[in-house]
Amino acid sequence: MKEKNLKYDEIMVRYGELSTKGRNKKTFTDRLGENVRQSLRGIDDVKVHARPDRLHVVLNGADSDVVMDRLHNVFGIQSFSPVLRTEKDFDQAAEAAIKMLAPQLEAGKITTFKVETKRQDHKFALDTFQMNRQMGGALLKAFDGQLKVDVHNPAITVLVDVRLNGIYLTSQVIPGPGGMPVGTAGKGMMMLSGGIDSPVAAYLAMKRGVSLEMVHFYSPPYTSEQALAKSKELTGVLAKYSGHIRFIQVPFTEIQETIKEKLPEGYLMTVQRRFMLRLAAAIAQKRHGLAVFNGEALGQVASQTMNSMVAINDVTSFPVLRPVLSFDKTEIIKIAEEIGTYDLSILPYEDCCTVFTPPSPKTKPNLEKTRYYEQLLDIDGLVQRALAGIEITDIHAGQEFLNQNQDVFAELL
Ligand SMILES: Nc1ncnc2c1ncn2[C@@H]1O[C@H](COP(=O)(O)OP(=O)(O)OP(=O)(O)O)[C@@H](O)[C@H]1O
Repeated sequence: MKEKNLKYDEIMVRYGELSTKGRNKKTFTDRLGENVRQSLRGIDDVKVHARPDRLHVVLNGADSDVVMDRLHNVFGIQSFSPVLRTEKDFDQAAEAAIKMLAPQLEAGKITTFKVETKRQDHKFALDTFQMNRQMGGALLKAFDGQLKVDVHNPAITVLVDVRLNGIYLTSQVIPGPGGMPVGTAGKGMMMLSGGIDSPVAAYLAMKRGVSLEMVHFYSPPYTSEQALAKSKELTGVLAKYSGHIRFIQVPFTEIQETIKEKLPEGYLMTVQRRFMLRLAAAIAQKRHGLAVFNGEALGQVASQTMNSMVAINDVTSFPVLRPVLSFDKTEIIKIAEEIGTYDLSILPYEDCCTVFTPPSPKTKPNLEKTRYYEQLLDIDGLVQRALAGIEITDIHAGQEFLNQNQDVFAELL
């Protein structure tokens, strides 16, 4: 139920798994505080205080709806509530509760409610039982004929928190996204294509606290400017959940042309993937990443069998983490829709892999043969030249790159 025109004092944020992190807790709450501050950039006057038990966003007049909209995207938040704060005085608290409930009631209709009090300040004149009764009584009196107490299944629960520094009131507990604050799990390199799966994998990695840098392989002139722009724009969508993200574009044309020219068709895919992973791992090493992430789901396509993974992983000892490994495509699509990447992912701009996909890649590539064929190439030279051609862009939440004027269908012709 929406409370129109009510000026809340602050948004109270409850921590999720964080609260179980023992001695590391402060690191986690500090990071969450920083991430919340980042997400609220541009909203004047708000102040963020990350305390051990709760995080408080003091609004100082800012619009609570705008602030809460941003909090929906900050990992590490279990739930949040818009609250009114009063001095520790029953009359003031009752007046605030009346103000809070008024916009939630409909004329001519009876709404059920209950009051639930918590007390940190045990010296306060009323205990929780007395506060529940008196506050309930004050509300019934103020909204005569519009409210009815129902302690088992109320439509509205008025939460009263008597703390040392004041009384806090709310009637809404809004679920946050859960997970861990981005940055608390270290840095990883995400192999981001323009497809459906890798943006979802990126989202899930960030949800576990990983700070990601995107590694994208592109192959001009076989892939267009728009294909590259699409991956950048996907990064802009994902940056909503983590703050700005570095986008590392790696030229892949020479490698793909060379592989296509020199190797048997059945091994094109496996060897291409080995080069991608080699490059991603080299970039991770250089940029102090701890792991490489990708969007592989077991059994989805030829290169995503366990045999293929054996043949591809062979090139690095870096952990290769696959957040969507066990998901069905329909499950991945559902998340993509929820996080806002799906519509971009299905735009038809060709990815570098699609262009060079052989008609029937091997689902069970042989590791020894893969190594043998690959040795026919100048591996180091190809890797070094690709690394030398890297370009890095810092991408902010919601930044756009696609040329809106370019006809999508022109790409298909
Ligand atoms: N051009 C690329 N740049 C960066 N990473 C890539 C690229 N192409 C593929 N990858 C990585 O390899 C994974 C498997 O790619 P593949 O094309 O086989 O599968 P997919 O299921 O279509 O994945 P996606 O939907 O993420 O494109 C991707 O999820 C991504 O992590």
